Amino acid sequence: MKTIKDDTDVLVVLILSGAMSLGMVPFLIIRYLSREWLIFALDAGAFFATLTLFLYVYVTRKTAVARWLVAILCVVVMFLTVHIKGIENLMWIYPGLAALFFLLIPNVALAIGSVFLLIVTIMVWPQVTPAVLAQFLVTTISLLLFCFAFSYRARKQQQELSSLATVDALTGAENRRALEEALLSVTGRLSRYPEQRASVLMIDLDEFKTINDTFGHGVGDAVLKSFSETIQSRIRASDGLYRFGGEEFVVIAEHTSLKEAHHLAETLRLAIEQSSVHDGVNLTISLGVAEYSPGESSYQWLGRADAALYRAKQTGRNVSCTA
Ligand SMILES: Nc1nc2c(ncn2[C@@H]2O[C@H](COP(=O)(O)OP(=O)(O)OP(=O)(O)O)[C@@H](O)[C@H]2O)c(=O)[nH]1
Repeated sequence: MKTIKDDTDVLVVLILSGAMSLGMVPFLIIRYLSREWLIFALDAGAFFATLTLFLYVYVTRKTAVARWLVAILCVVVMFLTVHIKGIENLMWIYPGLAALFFLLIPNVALAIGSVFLLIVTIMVWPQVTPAVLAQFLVTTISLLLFCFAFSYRARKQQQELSSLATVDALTGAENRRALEEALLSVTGRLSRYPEQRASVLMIDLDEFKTINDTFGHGVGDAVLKSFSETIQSRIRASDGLYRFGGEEFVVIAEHTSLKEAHHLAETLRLAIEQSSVHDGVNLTISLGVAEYSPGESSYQWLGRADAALYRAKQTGRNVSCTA
């Protein structure tokens, strides 16, 4: 499933690579007319590289590698601009440094920007007066720090928003939206690599209505929270626990066959049976387990686990059944 961040990443790379290649055109013409062949060749190389990146991202919408390549191009173009065209072109460094923070994570952008600044400072040191050098350093270092603070805050906010959108506030398990995304991603991968396996466990708390009715909703909520903590402490970090709705949960166990998933289901069932969540509450769960069958949709996969769960309930609860 596409996120707002994915869209923004694509837009940033398209704008930067597009602006860089378009911005090269007048310089290419000037270098050609003035027959400065070395600089013309360098500009032409940068033009084709940025244009290729632009077209690649436009067609594939993939940015993981392209962001790094555009960042590297930015650094190379900034360096060559100052090195070949002289220190009167120092101001090109400012947009280049800012662009790094749109392309890379804040710490990496700060590290690369700082190393680059150090190299440029050593390079221009003998050619400028101490006053100009001091101005250059104060303004570029301020720019780096402001960009770092801004992009660090934006990244934190984006992580918090993403957690709010995908985590169930009561239990800390991931929510239905995250489950749908995860199922799409797993079934997509399994259809590309049919030799890989994955299973889902559909879990339902037994007689939960009775717990609510007897002890009140506050205790019911505490039971849900404690259930989620127990399950999360028993599954692998790569397995996800998702709240499907109410007192129904799903575990996606990747690289797990039906037999292994059934073993996991029994481990979870016993862990919950033995846990003490509240005085007088003897919590048990029923589980339905299904391994992914090549070709089926995530909806069909979950449907088979749900049918197995239904059988577990019919069998008398506190049981796990396989599809
Ligand atoms: N406290 C609390 N209760 C919830 C929450 N979400 C759903 N429930 C309750 O969960 C109960 C589910 O009841 P049922 O669907 O009858 O299932 P059950 O009592 O567990 O019975 P079986 O599934 O057949 O074992 C309902 O009473 C819901 O109100 C929640 O977030 N907090």
